[in-house]
Amino acid sequence: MIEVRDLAKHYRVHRRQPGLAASLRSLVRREHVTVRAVERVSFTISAGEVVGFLGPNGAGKTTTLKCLTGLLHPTAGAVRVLGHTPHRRESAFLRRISLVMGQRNGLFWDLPAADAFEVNRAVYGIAEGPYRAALDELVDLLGLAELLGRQVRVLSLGERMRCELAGALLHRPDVLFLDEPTLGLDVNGQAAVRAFLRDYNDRHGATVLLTSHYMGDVTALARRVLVVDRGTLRFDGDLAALVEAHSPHRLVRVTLRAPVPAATWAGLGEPVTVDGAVVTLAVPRAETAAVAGRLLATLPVEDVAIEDPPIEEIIRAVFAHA
Ligand SMILES: Nc1ncnc2c1ncn2[C@@H]1O[C@H](COP(=O)(O)OP(=O)(O)OP(=O)(O)O)[C@@H](O)[C@H]1O
Repeated sequence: MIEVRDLAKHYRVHRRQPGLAASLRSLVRREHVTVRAVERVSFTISAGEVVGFLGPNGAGKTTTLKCLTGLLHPTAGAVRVLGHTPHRRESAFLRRISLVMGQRNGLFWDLPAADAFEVNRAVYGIAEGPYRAALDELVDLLGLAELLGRQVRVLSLGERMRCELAGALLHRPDVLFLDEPTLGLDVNGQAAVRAFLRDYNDRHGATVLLTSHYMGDVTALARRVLVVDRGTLRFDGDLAALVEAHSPHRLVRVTLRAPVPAATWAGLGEPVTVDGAVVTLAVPRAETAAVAGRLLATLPVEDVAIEDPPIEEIIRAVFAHA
């Protein structure tokens, strides 16, 4: 479905030193540097998979998505999506994919949403029947009924994002590339987009590659993650395996009926936070069940909860090892 082999994308950029003299000099003698945005990245994604694409700012995520959608011509390597070479931008390819970028507008700004959708219908040449069916479904799933008559430019960010998703899915793409689809949305907006994407994928089984800085998006939608840093792939596998490999500890949060002396925790775990009678211990992963059992047996426990450290922390650990 998606095959990427040794993908590289380098940008040649003009380097300018600060200052007027340097600016004048650069008019006659230009200095260039090569930015290796993506360097020998390989992965394959099967039909119907939802994959999270993670990495810090500037890691090369957007550049990779642009190579996969044909907006950029790779410097080296081979990319195949649905059997097509993306940068050829064949219409048979473009009709089967969609790219949604959280920070860009895909819909006509000055038109009411319903008319902006009509433009997409014309662009993709969608027949009346399938168009109606797709639109009705998307209006229902995304709660767009009240927004259809409003100009795209007056919509709130969350409303516009829901319309962007509808516009991108009217032609029922088989592969969906999402670049920060919840960027800037409040908690409710993020939840609505996540719920929609999950629901939509259950119904249609689209293949999805998703970048996001909100780990909630990734944990809610993707089982598998690709982690990139400075243009190279650092991890490709299950999110659960990533957590296990890079977080030797789990957090055991114990709520007691009354506070206990600090010495109590010796041999059980490392107290991370102590808030009166609520204590969070970092406990080696393999010992969590035994420690929870000892806590329950020996202390006046009201509640015990076991969880993994926040995924942000785990990703930081991946980069620290890299
Ligand atoms: N058109 C361009 N010309 C020159 N350099 C570029 C261009 N586009 C991106 N870069 C550089 O390539 C690198 C990778 O950028 P890219 O946008 O792919 O990262 P990203 O992982 O998507 O980051 P973010 O999370 O901040 O969106 C960065 O160093 C960036 O400055």
